[in-house]
Amino acid sequence: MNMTLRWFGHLDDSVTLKQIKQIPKVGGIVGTLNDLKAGEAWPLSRIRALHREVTLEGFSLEVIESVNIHEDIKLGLPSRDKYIEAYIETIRRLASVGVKVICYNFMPVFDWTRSDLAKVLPDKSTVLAYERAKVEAIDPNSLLSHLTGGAGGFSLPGWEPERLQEIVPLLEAYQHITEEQLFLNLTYFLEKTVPVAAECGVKLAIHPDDPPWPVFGLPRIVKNKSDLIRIIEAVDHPSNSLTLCSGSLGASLTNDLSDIFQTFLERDRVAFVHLRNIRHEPNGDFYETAHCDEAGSVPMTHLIKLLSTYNYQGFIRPDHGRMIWGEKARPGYGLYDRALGAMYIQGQWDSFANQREGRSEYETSRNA
Ligand SMILES: O=C(O)[C@@H](O)[C@@H](O)[C@H](O)[C@H](O)CO
Ligand SMILES: [Fe+2]
Repeated sequence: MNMTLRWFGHLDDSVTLKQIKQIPKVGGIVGTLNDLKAGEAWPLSRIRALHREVTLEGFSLEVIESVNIHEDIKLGLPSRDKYIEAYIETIRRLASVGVKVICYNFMPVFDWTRSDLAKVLPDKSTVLAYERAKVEAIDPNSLLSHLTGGAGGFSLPGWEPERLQEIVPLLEAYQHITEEQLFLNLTYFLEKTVPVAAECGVKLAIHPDDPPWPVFGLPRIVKNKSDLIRIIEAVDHPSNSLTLCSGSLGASLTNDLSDIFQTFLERDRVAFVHLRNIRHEPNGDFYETAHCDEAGSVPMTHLIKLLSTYNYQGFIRPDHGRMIWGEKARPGYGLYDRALGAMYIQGQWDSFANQREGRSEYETSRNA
């Protein structure tokens, strides 16, 4: 298992690489070029500069999240081919600096959706939350300003302000796209990109929809185990891989996370893992919590044990954390709680590894 942390770049993140360096065991940065528009090939000079910056601090840059997919690809428009060509160019350029995993999503129009970016928990930490009734009452046309208003001045992934004008015609364009059509459009994209990724040693790792059900009437096709099976079988190659995100998949009460993790670890189609805990309300709403078991509804220890059992060799990162200790940061992406999350996950991993390798007595005696 390779522990990583997501970093949005020195212009767009309150957290510095030097701070991340002080978290034990984080060896890699999950990088991005957040300012680039979906559809354009990432300039090699920018990729190299990011690589230089990250490796100078002693990290690897082997995971990129996200290379966003142009809406024309998701809509299956004739113009998709030129955007797919640009995507392929980006894959090749990222591979040239040693990138191994590209995480992306196939959600129409919006990335993750929440009704509240700073729900206050009893201990006064704040978290992202989802109330179905609130989301259903929001006019999608005003959603972006609603969210950026509460985002402390940072842009949110997938919610760049310049996309605001595009939202109305886009929502209209999706009226005619069924889940089946969207799946065919994903397959078309994978048929073109997976062979190139395979050739350059990259795994494409699709991220589940967040939340994993239709929002604003838009189709969703990465919601559950059967969707994931269908996707990996659409182009049956290890480079067509998955990001398993416990917080996204776990938001649906009908998803059995244990079964999902086991199924895809067994098939060796997990390239990247996001571990985040959430707590369900009795009505199915949810809010994010600290990473430990007791804080939420996700069986974190059990999932880490599964990763250990399968001797998971891929990348992992703590996903969204709470905002604690007065930190001001991009919602979900503060330093402190993600650092605690990384240590919780790593501690469990080490302990399972000791058990697996029969080292527990030796370790105990060393500490005595
Ligand atoms: O919840 C998050 O912040 C991330 O897990 C997603 O935004 C993820 O980066 C994208 O959906 C992947 O493209
Ligand atoms: Fe995630």
